[in-house]
Amino acid sequence: MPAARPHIEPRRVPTADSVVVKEIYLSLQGESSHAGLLCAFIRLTGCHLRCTYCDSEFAFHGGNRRKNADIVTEILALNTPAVEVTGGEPLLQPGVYPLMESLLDAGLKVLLETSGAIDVRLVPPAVHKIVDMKTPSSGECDRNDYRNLVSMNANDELKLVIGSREDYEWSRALITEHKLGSKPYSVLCSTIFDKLHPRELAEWIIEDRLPVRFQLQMHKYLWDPNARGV
Ligand SMILES: C[S@@+](CC[C@H](N)C(=O)[O-])C[C@H]1O[C@@H](n2cnc3c(N)ncnc32)[C@H](O)[C@@H]1O
Ligand SMILES: Nc1nc2[nH]cc(C(=O)O)c2c(=O)[nH]1
Ligand code: SF4
Ligand SMILES: [Mg+2]
Repeated sequence: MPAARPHIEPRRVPTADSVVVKEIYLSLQGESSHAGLLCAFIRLTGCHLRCTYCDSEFAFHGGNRRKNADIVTEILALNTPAVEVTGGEPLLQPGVYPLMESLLDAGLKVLLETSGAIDVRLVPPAVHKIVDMKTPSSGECDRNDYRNLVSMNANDELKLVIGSREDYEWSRALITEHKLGSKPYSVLCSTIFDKLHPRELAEWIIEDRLPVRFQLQMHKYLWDPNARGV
C-alpha cells in the first residue's frame, strides 16, 4: 500500500505589527460586487509578479513602513464603512494578516484584492477576498495557485482580467474544468483597460451564456485612467 501523504498545515499566522504602505485614500469602489460603494484604499508596496498590463507599477517600490494601529486610526478618521487592502501584492507582507484582523475588529467591511499566485487560506474568513487568477496575456499565468479555487468561500470573488480572445477561451475553459458556475463564490470578468473593448467581452459572454458577472473598472471612466489616488 502506498504511504499516506503527509497532512501539511498552512503556515502559522504571522504577527508583524506594521506594513509598508504606498498610499491611503478614499474613493468609490470601482470593481467587484461592492462597486459604487464608498471605500478607503490601503495600497501596500511590492509585488513579486510583473503583469504586462499592470496599472499600479508605481506601487512596486517606495512607500513608508507604518504601524497597523496607526493605519486603523487613519482609516476610521475617513468615516467609511468599507476598506480595501490592495497593492502591489498585499499578501507578501506578514503584517497584513493582523492588519486585516484589526480593521475587522474596528467594525469595517474589509475587502482584499490579491493575485491568484498566493495561497489565501491564512486570510481571516470574514475578509471579502477578490482573487485575480492571471490569464495568459498577463505573462504570469503559470504562477496561479489553483488551490485557491477550492479554498475560496461565499464571501469571495474570483476575478478574470481578459485582454484577448485567447484569454477569453482560457477563462472559459477554466470555468468549465473547475465547474466555477456552481461554486459558492461568483466569477467576475473584466477587460484589460484599453486592450480589449468591453463590448467584445460582453458579446462573447452573452453568446456562450457564461456564468459570470461582467464588470468594468468604473474609476477609470469616472476619472483620468492614469490618475493616482482614485
Ligand atoms: C493592481 S492589482 C493589485 C492586487 C494584486 N496584485 C492583483 O493583481 O490582484 C489590482 C487589480 O487591478 C487589475 N489591473 C491592473 N492593471 C489593469 C489594467 N491595465 N486593466 C485592467 N485591470 C488591471 C489587476 O488585474 C488586479 O485585478
Ligand atoms: N476606485 C478604485 N477601485 C478599485 N478597486 C480595486 C482597485 C485596485 O487598484 O486594486 C481600485 C482602485 O485603484 N480604485
Ligand atoms: S500582480 Fe497585481 S500589482 Fe502585481 S504586477 Fe500583476 S496586476 Fe500589478
Ligand atoms: Mg487600481
